[in-house]
Amino acid sequence: MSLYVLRDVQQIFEGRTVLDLPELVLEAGQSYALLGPNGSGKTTLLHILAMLNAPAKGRVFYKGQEINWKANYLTPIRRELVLVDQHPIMFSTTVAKNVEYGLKVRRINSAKRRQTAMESLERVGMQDFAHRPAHQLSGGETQRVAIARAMACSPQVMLFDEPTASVDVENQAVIEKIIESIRKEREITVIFSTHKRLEASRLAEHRVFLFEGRLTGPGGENIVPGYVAMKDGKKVCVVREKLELQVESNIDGPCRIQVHPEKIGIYNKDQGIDSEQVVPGRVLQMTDEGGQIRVLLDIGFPIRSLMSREAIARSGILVGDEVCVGFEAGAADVVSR
Ligand SMILES: Nc1ncnc2c1ncn2[C@@H]1O[C@H](COP(=O)(O)OP(=O)(O)OP(=O)(O)O)[C@@H](O)[C@H]1O
Repeated sequence: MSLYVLRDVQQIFEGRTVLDLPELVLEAGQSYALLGPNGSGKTTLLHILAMLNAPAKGRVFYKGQEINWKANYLTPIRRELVLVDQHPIMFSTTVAKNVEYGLKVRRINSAKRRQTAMESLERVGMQDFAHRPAHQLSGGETQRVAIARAMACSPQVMLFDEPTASVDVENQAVIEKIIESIRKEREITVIFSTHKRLEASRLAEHRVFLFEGRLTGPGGENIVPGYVAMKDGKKVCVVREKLELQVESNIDGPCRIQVHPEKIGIYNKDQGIDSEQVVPGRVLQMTDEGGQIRVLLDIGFPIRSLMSREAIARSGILVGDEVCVGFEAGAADVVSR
């Protein structure tokens, strides 16, 4: 059973869709990096995964149970999840009391609280700061104490919002080591957002790429440079002066788009074609992928189509043929600037 399953989840702020995830599945005991530029929806997604905000639309399943977003129902689940904010807020008391806070809420007795808090502080190398006022800590130290505070609650899932974004280089390395050690325990699922691809590869088994609230590939198939502009009241992306594909995007100007192979059809010149746009091309290669044929095409630049074996057989197309290449509506998504 998967830890999280999100289906058709959308978050909408002030009428704007900032997150749009047809499906996202996250497994227990794994580590995930959420990657994407500013405003791509990483924090919004973390807040849903931490059960702090309900999505505007869609369904969220946690350990196979659908979340109904009522406070009473959420309380026990929220105790399994902790989110460490990018700018954690400390109470104006000692470091140790801050770390004990979550345990106090859970009505753990004071001796046990103190012991757990000290153990957690030791794990982040902040035990010598236990009796200092939390407000005197630097940004990096605050982040470490916030991690200790989260760990003290023995969560099953730890979520971090840009854990190393606002800290100095030294603390950055320390925090990465702490996350690494949490990850190695394997019982805890770690999900963190970051801008840093290297950090993501160092710390996470899986990477989830977001752009404008949508999931995108890491550098997947058919990613080509283009230029987004308005045309006849619609947003189109012009690709190498050969293609003009309609896109849904908030950005204008240069970008990279992904053209989905299953939305590219190839036809011989006598076939009727029902596509948004058709360009001439030539078949360079065909590879059988268990019932589906991946076709490498030259349309002035290389692009790959994925078609059923039946459709290829029907068209009678062979390698080397001059063909018509059709792009269905929704064939392209902007994936980065
Ligand atoms: N409460 C809110 N009200 C209105 N808009 C919001 C709200 N929270 C987030 N947004 C918008 O939603 C979009 C996604 O924001 P989010 O903070 O999730 O992105 P992010 O990837 O975490 O960015 P960053 O890397 O800058 O933290 C942004 O355009 C942001 O302005």
